[in-house]
Amino acid sequence: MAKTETVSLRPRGLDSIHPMASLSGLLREWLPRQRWFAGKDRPVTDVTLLSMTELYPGCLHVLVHAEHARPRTPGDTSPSGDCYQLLLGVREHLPPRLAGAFIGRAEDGPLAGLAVYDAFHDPRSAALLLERLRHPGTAGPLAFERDPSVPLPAALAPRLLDAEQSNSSIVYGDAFILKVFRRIQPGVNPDLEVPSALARQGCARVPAPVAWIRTTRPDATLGVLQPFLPGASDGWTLALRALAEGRDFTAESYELGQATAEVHLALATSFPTDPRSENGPVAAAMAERLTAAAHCVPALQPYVPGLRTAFDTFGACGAGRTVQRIHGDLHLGQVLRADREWFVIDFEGEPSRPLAERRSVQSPVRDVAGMLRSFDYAARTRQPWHPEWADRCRDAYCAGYADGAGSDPRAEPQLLRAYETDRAVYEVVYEARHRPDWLPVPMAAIRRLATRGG
Ligand SMILES: Nc1ncnc2c1ncn2[C@@H]1O[C@H](COP(=O)(O)OP(=O)(O)O)[C@@H](O)[C@H]1O
Ligand SMILES: O=P(O)(O)O[C@H]1O[C@H](CO)[C@@H](O[C@H]2O[C@H](CO)[C@@H](O)[C@H](O)[C@H]2O)[C@H](O)[C@H]1O
Repeated sequence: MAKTETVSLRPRGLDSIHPMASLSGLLREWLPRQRWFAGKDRPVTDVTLLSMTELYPGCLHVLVHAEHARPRTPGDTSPSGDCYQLLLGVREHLPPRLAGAFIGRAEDGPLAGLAVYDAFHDPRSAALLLERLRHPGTAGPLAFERDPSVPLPAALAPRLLDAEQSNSSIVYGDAFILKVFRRIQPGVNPDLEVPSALARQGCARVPAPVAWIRTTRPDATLGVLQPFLPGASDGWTLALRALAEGRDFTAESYELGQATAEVHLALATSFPTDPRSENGPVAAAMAERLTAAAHCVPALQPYVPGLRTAFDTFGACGAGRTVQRIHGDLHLGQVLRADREWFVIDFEGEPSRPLAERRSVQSPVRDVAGMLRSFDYAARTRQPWHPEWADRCRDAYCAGYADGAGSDPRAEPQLLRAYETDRAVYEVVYEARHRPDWLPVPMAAIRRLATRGG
């Protein structure tokens, strides 16, 4: 039986409660270097244990809390840390194939001298996770659950995706993909909730979850297994390929607009909607995000007055359109093309936003704006810059969306400009934190949106 130690989501010092004590220092060094680590802009002051479950000897499922220095600005109420999911392997000798997964050697305590590594890279641990999902049950606070109507074959060969990701994903035999969330927040993750609801609705644009991992104290989603679309290419790769070959991408963009509209309609049927939205509070929230972003990334500051006009104009429009559940972080990397059809993945929303906000009803224009920004991103990766390539894609996408949804996002330019501006501001912060080399891409849009009004 799995040996388990659980504590509540109240962090306690690793040093006081567990032989993993000696890992606190190692993790403090290792966590901020991970692509999926959210708190890169603030030093980690402590790493404390939330729960630990031994899945098999030498393989520990761990939830930790990474503590940051206290908020730096008055009024900054952002949490002083985040919870992360880790799978830690412990071995005396690490084989060369796992060298890239090495975290460090514990210096003291019962693990002294042993090599600790990220066990999601270890095929043995990855295979074990699938076995757990095939045979639902619990291990301490962990619950492994599945849809019994979908056969899950044994012994599918695992491989960890090496994509630039906010989470970690393991592909099993090109038949299934398990996404393990790295930053964990209490509550159901929309990347399980939304695709499950859409599947019940019969929406074939979204791969339906077949199994999932939860922690039960408190309830939070830890991972989701979905069918893998073999041979699929993501929209970002396809767009860059078209650009490199000097090829038009409007037919694909039009179909992508239609697919987005189809998913929005399915979302509006699957979840409650609210027809009485007001633009004012949404515009105010956008303006607040801009202020916070300009504090974080000073390069934004000269553009704040120009950008703010987009939110003021939008806010002054008064009553808004019906709001509903949306994707929340729609861009070319979140859509896959297989058999000449578009599929939509990753309904987690913008990873840095609180879960409650990501699960709230919002304007579908937020998603449209996200995708429009993405065409601009793609065009900006090529020198010389071809703005007309992006413009054609953006127009085709909106036309396809209008065809599917019955309303054309271009008919309300002030709405589109506000949402595009809000998205570009988010991207500036995202790039500053995760990929500073990419910062000029959203900054170019910021200049355009601030000075030319869209
Ligand atoms: N069902 C799927 N079929 C094929 N590939 C997938 C599937 N789901 C995800 N992927 C691949 O995994 C990558 C990361 O998935 P995603 O859900 O976007 O993770 P993250 O939230 O970590 O960015 C995608 O860009 C895509 O290449
Ligand atoms: O990891 P996620 O897919 O959840 O999304 C985050 O990372 C994306 C980058 O990987 C980031 O997207 C930005 O860059 C894309 C090109 O790499 C571009 O297509 C998007 O339009 C642009 O927003 C996304 O913002 C972030 O949430």
